Formats: sequence, structure tokens, C-alpha cells
Amino acid sequence: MAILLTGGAGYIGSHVLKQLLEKTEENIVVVDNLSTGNQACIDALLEIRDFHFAKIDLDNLEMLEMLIERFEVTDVLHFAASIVVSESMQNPLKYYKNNTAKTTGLIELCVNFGVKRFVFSSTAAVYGEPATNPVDETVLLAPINPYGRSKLMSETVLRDASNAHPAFKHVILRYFNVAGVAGDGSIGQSFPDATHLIKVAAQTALGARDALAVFGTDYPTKDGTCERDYIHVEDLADAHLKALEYLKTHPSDTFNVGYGHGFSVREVIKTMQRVSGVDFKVEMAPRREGDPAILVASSTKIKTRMGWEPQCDDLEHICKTALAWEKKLHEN
Ligand SMILES: NC(=O)c1ccc[n+]([C@@H]2O[C@H](COP(=O)([O-])OP(=O)(O)OC[C@H]3O[C@@H](n4cnc5c(N)ncnc54)[C@H](O)[C@@H]3O)[C@@H](O)[C@H]2O)c1
Ligand SMILES: O=c1ccn([C@@H]2O[C@H](COP(=O)(O)OP(=O)(O)O[C@H]3O[C@H](CO)[C@@H](O)[C@H](O)[C@H]3O)[C@@H](O)[C@H]2O)c(=O)[nH]1
Repeated sequence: MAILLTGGAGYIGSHVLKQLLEKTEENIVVVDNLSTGNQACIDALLEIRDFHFAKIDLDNLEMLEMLIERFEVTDVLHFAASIVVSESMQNPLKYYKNNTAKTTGLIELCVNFGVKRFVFSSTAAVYGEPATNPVDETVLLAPINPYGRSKLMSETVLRDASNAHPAFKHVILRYFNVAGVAGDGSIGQSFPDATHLIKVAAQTALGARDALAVFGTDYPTKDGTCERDYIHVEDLADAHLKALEYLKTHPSDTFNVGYGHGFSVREVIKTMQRVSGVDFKVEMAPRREGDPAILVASSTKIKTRMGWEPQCDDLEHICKTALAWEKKLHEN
């Protein structure tokens, strides 16, 4: 029995990998093409305990098949994807190919080779521009960008596969905005061109960028800037461990993972300025294509059904951990 992680060298996958290595005794296999993930992260995690790492693309089905058979993989956590909303507007085919087509190939392989449980990294972007917030899992799914549509299509493939093959069960986790890094500072978000607000704010506070651009100040929100539900990556990682346990005794299902309250772009910037002590330069810019005004999770379902209890629901803490990691990257 073993757990396979795709995209385990990336930001979220590596934090889940860390918790699996620390808290379980399962055999673990990681595949990643290192397009945005990073070898240093794999090396740091190998210090905790041994696992198998293969640098391959998801489309290498031959190698994936060999790994699933050799390690007798029973569980798959599928993180590997392209993730930047704005890039998906410019280059949608990259998203449909890397996210939907390759995920379909992986699901087919899992069904054919007896994988029992599959946890899928979906996104709040499947909700598009919801009529009200917080959103629960039952509201209309109407993504407004190719990234969200590529993930929604994968959700559909997964549901249909489980319906047709009941021995293959899944949990879909719809993450809201993931931020922060591991409290011990051992791993973090390393991709230098990352576009996420909190990482960009930390880089600007440290002088790695001249200014932070606020994308849109005319949204129908509390201060005109977009509102998002920022969830600490360690709480998100814990949801994956709970999802694997849940699937052993429950049917397939879908869960939001967020805190249930939103912060505007201006509020995030103010928080980063406060924790860094740097009044960095902020510039107002036009809206970024594909951005909804507000996305906030209702997380009642995951709390009541899986017993998930967030430990890091604190924007200051999230910003502090992101800043500490950025400092470490800066010094190396
Ligand atoms: N970061 C967020 O706020 C957020 C929110 C919602 C959902 N998600 C989802 O979470 C998952 C992980 O995101 P992340 O933030 O860790 O991104 P990331 O870019 O850090 O991680 C993705 C990993 O997958 C690898 N990868 C990509 N395509 C691959 C392929 N074809 N073959 C093999 N490896 C491949 C990359 O090298 C990287 O290590 C993604 O599925 C993303 O859609 C992220
Ligand atoms: O330099 C920046 C970066 C971001 N923003 C704004 O900050 C908000 C958050 O943006 P970002 O951190 O890039 O995240 P999202 O575009 O909301 O998308 C993230 O969150 C989604 C879930 O809500 C995931 O699915 C995506 O993979 C992940 O990139 C948005 O309103 C952006 O317009 C700025 O104003 N300036």
C-alpha cells in the first residue's frame, strides 16, 4: 500500500507531503516535472524520512503505471496543474491540456490499476462570480476563466469515473486562496515568478519588487478591491490527511476549504506593511482579466463531516510566515 502525490514538489503538494511524512507511516511516491516545483524542497523533505521521487510529466503514463504497480498505490493526491488565473486567459489551451486532459489520463490509469481513493485539488474558481458569499458546495458552478473551467471539467470526469467504477472513490477539495508557509520554515512557495498577492506583497516588502500593483479599485466590495478567503497552507494540508481517512468509510464527496471570511486586497497590503514594518510602494492598476470580485467559502460541510478544525485562521500569522520564508529565499 502506498500514497502517490502528483505535484508534490510544488507549494501545496510539498506541505501535504511534509505532514504525511511526519504524521503517517505510509509508503510515499512523488511525481513532479519540476516546471514550477523545486528539487530543493524534495531534498529538504527527504531529511524527515525516505520516499520515492520521480521527475516525470503527468503524460508519462508508462512510468506512472510502473510506479502504481511497483509500489501498490492505493491512494492518489493529485496536485499537479497549471494554476495562474490570468495566464489561463492568455493561454487557455495550456490549461485544458495540462489540467483537464492529463488529469483524465491519470484518472483512467487509476481506475484500471485498482487505485481506491483519489483526492483532487479543485478550486474556488469553479464558482465564478457567485451571487452571494460565503458560497457552499451546492451553489451554481459557473467559472469565469479557463483555469476554473479546466478544473470543473476534471471534477466532472472524476464524478463520472466514480459513478461507473464504485471501487474508485474520490474527494474533491475546493481550495480558496492558499497562503503562508510551514511554521518551521523548512519549505515554502519557491517559484520566483509566483503571482499570488501575499507572496508578491512579501517580495515588495523586502525590496525585491519596486511596488505592488492593486488590480482594480472599482469592484462592488467593501473598499473597491477584490475580497478573498486566505487559508493557511498547513490547515489545508491537514484537510488532505482527513480526506484520506474519510474516504475509507464514506462515499465520494466535494468540500470547500476556506475560513469563511474575506479580506480585501487593501487589507492584505496593510497587514503585510504592519508585520514587515515597511511602508512599501503601492500603485493602483486596472482590473486583471478573469478576477471575480468576492470569493469566500462556507466551510461548514468539511468541519461537520470530517471534523476539520483550522489552527491558523489569522491573516497576520499567514503574512508573517510568508514574509519569513521570503527573507530566507532572499538570503540564499
Ligand atoms: N495556490 C492556490 O491558492 C490554489 C488554490 C486553489 C487550488 N489550487 C490547486 O492546488 C494545486 C497545487 O497548486 P500549488 O499552488 O501548489 O501550485 P504549484 O505550481 O506550486 O504546484 C504544482 C506542481 O505541479 C507540478 N506540475 C505541473 N504540471 C505538471 C505535469 N504536467 N506533470 C508533472 N508535474 C506537474 C509543478 O512542477 C509543481 O510542482 C493545483 O492543482 C492548483 O490548481 C491552488
Ligand atoms: O500583485 C497582485 C496580485 C494579486 N492581486 C489581487 O489579489 C487577489 C488575489 O489574487 P491571487 O493571489 O493572484 O489569487 P487568485 O487569482 O484569487 O487565485 C488563487 O486562488 C484561487 C482560488 O480562489 C486558486 O484557484 C488559484 O489557483 C490561485 O492562484 C486578486 O483580486 C488579484 O487581482 C493584486 O491586486 N495584485
